[in-house]
Amino acid sequence: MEQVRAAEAAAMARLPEGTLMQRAAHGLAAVCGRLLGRVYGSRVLVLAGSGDNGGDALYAGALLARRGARVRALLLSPERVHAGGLAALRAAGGRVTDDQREFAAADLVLDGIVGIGGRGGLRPEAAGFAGMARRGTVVAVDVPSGVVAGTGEVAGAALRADVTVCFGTYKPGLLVDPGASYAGVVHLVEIGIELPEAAVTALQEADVRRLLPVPDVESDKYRRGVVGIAAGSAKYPGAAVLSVAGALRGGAGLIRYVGSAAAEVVRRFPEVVVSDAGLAAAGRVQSWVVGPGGGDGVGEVLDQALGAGVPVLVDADGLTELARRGPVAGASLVLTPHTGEAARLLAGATGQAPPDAAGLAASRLATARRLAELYGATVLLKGSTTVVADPDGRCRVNPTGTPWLATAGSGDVLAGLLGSLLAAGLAPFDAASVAAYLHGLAGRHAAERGTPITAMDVATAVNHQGLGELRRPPRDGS
Ligand SMILES: NC(=O)C1=CN([C@@H]2O[C@H](COP(=O)(O)OP(=O)(O)OC[C@H]3O[C@@H](n4cnc5c(N)ncnc54)[C@H](OP(=O)(O)O)[C@@H]3O)[C@@H](O)[C@H]2O)[C@@H](O)CC1
Ligand SMILES: Nc1ncnc2c1ncn2[C@@H]1O[C@H](COP(=O)(O)OP(=O)(O)O)[C@@H](O)[C@H]1O
Ligand SMILES: [K+]
Repeated sequence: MEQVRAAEAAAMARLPEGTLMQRAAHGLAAVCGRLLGRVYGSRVLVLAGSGDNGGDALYAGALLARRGARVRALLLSPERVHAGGLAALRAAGGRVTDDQREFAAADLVLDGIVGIGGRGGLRPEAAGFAGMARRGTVVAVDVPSGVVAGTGEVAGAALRADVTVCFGTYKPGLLVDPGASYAGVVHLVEIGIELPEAAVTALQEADVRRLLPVPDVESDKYRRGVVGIAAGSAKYPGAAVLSVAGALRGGAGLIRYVGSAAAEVVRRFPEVVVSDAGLAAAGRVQSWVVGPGGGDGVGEVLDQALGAGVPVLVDADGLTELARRGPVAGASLVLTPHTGEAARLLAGATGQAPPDAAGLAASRLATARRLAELYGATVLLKGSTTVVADPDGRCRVNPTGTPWLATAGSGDVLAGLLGSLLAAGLAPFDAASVAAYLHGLAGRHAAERGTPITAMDVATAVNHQGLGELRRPPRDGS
């Protein structure tokens, strides 16, 4: 959020005073007008905190009052309210109220309690609104009050919004759970600030198009990438089949499978080269995927993969083994933990007791970054919002996905897909973010009818027509 403040300060220095706030308020009022349909005669409540976030809300309230809305403002700290905003509201016919029943009576509530300047959990005078019954639409100004704009963490209570209108840039807290689940539909209002590349970004379709490998006339199966999959065990042969299914859809030219589920794999996918003589005898690969359904024998396999001199993706049982070893030097590593595995990895690296997995889920960016730093690895943290952190400090939030992906084996598909992109030569950070993007889209496609999906449905959907389009360069070459 420091970057947002710096960009706002730079823009403010160029522009007449109050310009940015006026742009924000006009954009906000326009969205509210569309949500209300008929502004004239509607009841609007402005919840105004003591900072500029409250100022935005009051100016927008004034604009709605000028269009005939009955606007009331509830001031959280009346003695420190944004004076210009309140004067504008009053001049437009709005009034101050201290009647909290307005909250439930309003057609639309503007949450201008606190924006990017929020510190700690909502204070008691504000927290009460979080649990209050409502009838109308709640519109968060810039960020739902109580959500930490920079991280998506929620310390205590937060106001749940139906719509969030944010200014200048999407704040990470609107994209990363748990914050994202408070934001509702997010609208961006451009206010004319120029931001440097953000510390947290999300891949757009055009980025995925640019990154996805497409074979050309020079290609052969080896140049397209050979991925080695060491997965599955007597207890979990299916994990081998599912990782291979994911890898086949990722675009590698050849897949080598090592492990005890070779017969199952070939029965399902005759194109796979299999070996049960161990990883060292498998032949050359450009990446290894180690761990899905790996069972007890995975430790030795992991050590061999780490010494193979190619990028190694470690998942599932492989992560449990890695946590036992702690950070290892020398290999290019991608780790794909869910929060339970992340807890074990943190414990393995710090020598402390594993932290509570729920707490890690509530601070996803911080968790992924910390693991990336501790292990010197690219970390893809799975769950309701997938985040990818690189040891160089970059972070991406995955914009696709669906809760239907929370089905047994879908993580195995992701591991194979990601391994395939690594073998094709994508840098670990790109491979992980593109894999999460495709996996999330495939999950959405498979779940289009709103009925449960299987992990194999997800693998199959990676190649559906719409996703195939991502591999066709656009005509304009962009
Ligand atoms: N800068 C610009 O050009 C533009 C900025 N814009 C807008 O300004 C917003 C940022 O405004 P800001 O910096 O004034 O901070 P803001 O979010 O209102 O919060 C500070 C106030 O909240 C209070 N407070 C803090 N924590 C709290 C808590 N837990 N629970 C309750 N209260 C809490 C804190 O009180 P204090 O700690 O001082 O007692 C202080 O008074 C930004 O999000 C966007 O909407 C747009 O207009 C575009 C142009
Ligand atoms: N609530 C959720 N919303 C969206 N995606 C989810 C949710 N829960 C899990 N996922 C996704 O489902 C997949 C599950 O992977 P994983 O936990 O490894 O399961 P498994 O080991 O059974 O394959 C991951 O891609 C994860 O990001
Ligand atoms: K707010």
